[in-house]
Amino acid sequence: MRKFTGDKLILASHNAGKLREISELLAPFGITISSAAEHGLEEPDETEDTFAGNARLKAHFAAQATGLPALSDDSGITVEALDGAPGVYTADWAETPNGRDFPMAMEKVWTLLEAKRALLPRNAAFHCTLCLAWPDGHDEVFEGRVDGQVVWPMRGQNGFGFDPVFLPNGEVETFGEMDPARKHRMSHRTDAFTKLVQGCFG
Ligand SMILES: O=P(O)(O)OP(=O)(O)OP(=O)(O)OC[C@H]1O[C@@H](n2cnc3c(O)ncnc32)[C@H](O)[C@@H]1O
Ligand SMILES: [Mg+2]
Repeated sequence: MRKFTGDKLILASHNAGKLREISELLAPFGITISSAAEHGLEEPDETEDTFAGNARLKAHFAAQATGLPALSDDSGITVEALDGAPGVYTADWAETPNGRDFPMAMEKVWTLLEAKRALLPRNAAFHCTLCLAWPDGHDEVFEGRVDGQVVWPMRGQNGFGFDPVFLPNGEVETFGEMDPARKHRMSHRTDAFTKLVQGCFG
């Protein structure tokens, strides 16, 4: 496993919610971070059908373009009664001609579950795959998850994406209602990040 020894890191994501969370997780490490957008990078097409595949694609794209190590995050929600959908396509389910509409995507998930008369609880998991890639083509990949259920109606204004309908196991608040610090204690992103720290920052 390769250690991260530099002092600069590109965050290869265009998602403001992820950038906020990953910046908070990286804060103790004294690394100078900058986002893909600050480097004027385009969003590469996410053509792979796995979280790891798309995470690698995004991290290598940014590392090659900038000559600096890059950290990407590919994530999404899998719903058991929908055979794992939307999964890798979580962001795609929110696409409209006028940009992403997550309330619409969450409603689509709930409508499909209702149509199937899916049993309660409607088990789901958030997944996060982090990829740290270096400009010489080397990479390290870490996967995290948190289990819970999809609930309806949407609850809370915190977080981003599918947070208002995700109730983690053993909790009473959705990720959308939860204080961000509490989400950090249990999230799929934190799970993957802990493994990244053990592997590359230890
Ligand atoms: O690819 P980048 O630029 O990083 O940003 P993205 O938003 O397109 O990200 P993904 O391709 O990984 O799509 C994953 C989607 O899953 C959702 N998602 C991921 N993590 C989440 C979290 O912690 N809370 C709520 N939704 C999340 C979120 O809406 C994302 O848009
Ligand atoms: Mg994306």
